[in-house]
Amino acid sequence: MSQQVLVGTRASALALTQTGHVADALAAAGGLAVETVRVRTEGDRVRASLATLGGTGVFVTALRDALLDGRCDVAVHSLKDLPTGPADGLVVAAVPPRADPRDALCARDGLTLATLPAGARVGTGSPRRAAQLRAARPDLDVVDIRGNVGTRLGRVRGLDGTTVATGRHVGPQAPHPGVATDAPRGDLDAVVLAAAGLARLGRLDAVTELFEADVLAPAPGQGALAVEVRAADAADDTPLAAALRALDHAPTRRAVVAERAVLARLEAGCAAPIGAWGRLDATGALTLDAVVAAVDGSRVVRLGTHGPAPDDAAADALGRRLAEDLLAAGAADLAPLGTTR
Ligand SMILES: NCc1[nH]cc(CCC(=O)O)c1CC(=O)O
Repeated sequence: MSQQVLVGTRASALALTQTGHVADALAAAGGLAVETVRVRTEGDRVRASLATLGGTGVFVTALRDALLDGRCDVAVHSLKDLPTGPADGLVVAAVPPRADPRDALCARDGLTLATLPAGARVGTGSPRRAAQLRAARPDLDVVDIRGNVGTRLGRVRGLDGTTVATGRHVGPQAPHPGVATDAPRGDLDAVVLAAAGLARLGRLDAVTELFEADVLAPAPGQGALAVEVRAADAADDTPLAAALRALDHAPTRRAVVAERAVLARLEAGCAAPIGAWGRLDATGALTLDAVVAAVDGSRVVRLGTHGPAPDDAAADALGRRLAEDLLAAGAADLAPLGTTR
């Protein structure tokens, strides 16, 4: 008889696709009867801006509770939403191969960061994105927005399904499932979203520019998933434990360990204006770029490092050293570090 496995997920379209991929991969490993169960999180319930929600873990706590009390056996998180601290009784048993970690501009009329007109309204709920956008283009009007990917895209004029000239709807206007219908539509010139989320939802068509880390460094862990289970289940000699080991991708894990070490050493969470991007080359060397920015964009500290990272501990040490260098360069004067746990 195959082992029964309940995979918990948030109910957003993005979470459902991400969980679907993991559930399929676990099922393909064999010996598992995989089912998904939906869990509502504080991040879905509360409409306040991400900046005011502040603390880490708004998207994560409910899934962890569901794991701990047995409503599910596996939780799939966006790694960038996962607090850096360990969770009692739980382990990240697999980090699957990463998607594109970059942020993407989704603008009307094919506009890019360089060609957006002065004063253009650009939506993001992320202090990290807002800070780097303002640093690159101080004239932009950065607008704080919330909502899932479909809702955010719908706020961009020309991407909202209305014609620019008349504002009249073209074609049937049934929004994608889960898109809030009360949000304003077409009131922005652009939004910034993770390329990985857009790719998973089949909306890369909306992307007008992909940002390299020297312009808009991604969030630590962006584009990667974390597959979390009860610690005992990862250690077991079971079909589930074997499937999780097969799903884990060591180069991705090592890169995100380094990125998250920067965040941990700076005592910051996923709502802090901090970016980090690590990648491993074929020789096992890790290149790591990081940024700390003042949210108003007035000051930015960018630093990079490169070194051997034969294992996760070495990657963690590399990330912590880069964080020390950021602190030495004045990072603590820019951002409210040590307050966003
Ligand atoms: N904070 C929400 C969130 N968490 C993960 C992603 C995208 C997917 C990923 O980074 O893996 C998003 C949406 C976004 O930032 O555009």
